[in-house]
Amino acid sequence: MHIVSLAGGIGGARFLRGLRETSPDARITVIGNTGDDITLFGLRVCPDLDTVMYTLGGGINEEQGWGRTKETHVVKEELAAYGVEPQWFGLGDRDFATHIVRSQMLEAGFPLSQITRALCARWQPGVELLPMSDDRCETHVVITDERGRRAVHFQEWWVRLRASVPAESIALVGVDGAKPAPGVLEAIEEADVVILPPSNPVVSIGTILQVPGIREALLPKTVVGVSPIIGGAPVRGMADACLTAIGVETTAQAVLDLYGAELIDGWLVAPEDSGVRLDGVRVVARPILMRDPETGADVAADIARGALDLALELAR
Ligand SMILES: O=c1nc2n(C[C@H](O)[C@H](O)[C@H](O)CO)c3cc(O)ccc3cc-2c(=O)[nH]1
Repeated sequence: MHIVSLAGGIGGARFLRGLRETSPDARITVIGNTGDDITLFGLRVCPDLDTVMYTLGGGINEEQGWGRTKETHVVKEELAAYGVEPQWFGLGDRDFATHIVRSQMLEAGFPLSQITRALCARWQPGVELLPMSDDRCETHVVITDERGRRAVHFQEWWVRLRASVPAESIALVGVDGAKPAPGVLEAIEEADVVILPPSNPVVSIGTILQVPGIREALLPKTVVGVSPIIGGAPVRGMADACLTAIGVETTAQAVLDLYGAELIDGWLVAPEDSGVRLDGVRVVARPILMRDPETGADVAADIARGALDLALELAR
């Protein structure tokens, strides 16, 4: 069985760990969001690809959800001592090594897809991790602050401002000329089912779907999504700020409507959202929180199993 999944950062990575656990014999191809990527300190940072790679490869800082476990921050402190900006973005020493390797390879002319494969050779995530595109596209956010109306990189809005300033619009700069990375369309074409984890529907899944050709390739496939919204609030992160920016309500219904029945065949929602409906979509209500609210145990594999079972049933 070949499963394709589109993924953002923390939530997507934890879901994928569950998916791999629940279907150890399946071939899993992950198409990762690269709209969050940024060049800092002369290095190319790909937060979502790294979060998936470290989470599935056993190197993630579990509490934080991003960056490396057993991390130290000597380089960050030294850069700060020189007054180097930005100081609001924290790269740890171990993580720096990943960025040095990636940036060296980019400088030598390798495409991001090949570099990602080289990095994954160390981490062995147990899935094939592909960037959505080898072409550089970056998410920028228009805000108005004390410096007036301006566009800032997504990371500045997300990390420095904690999405506290309303996003007036969100744009994926460079997407018009971007092509899916090698292997992306082929993986979708060959997939038995496609699963959308509860990643951010605007700046993670929505970004991947904007790469010309990806959404179109998914339309004939059986696609099952897990709602990133439970009872009117994001499962994690600040998805509500992103949805508001594009004029979409923070509800499981509105996110399903945004993706549309053309794309989605099955939609997992939490029991409190059991009233969600869309013609042509099978909606299943069941617990979808990846951590058990009582014990705190990781139950991502149960949710991934629920999504996969629904997809396999609909694909028949
Ligand atoms: O909130 C933060 N998130 C950080 N993140 C997470 C990241 O900015 C976002 O959560 C994602 O881009 C959204 O998916 C990092 C991710 C990396 O791969 C590497 C470094 C960072 C650094 C930070 C940070 O300093 N603060």
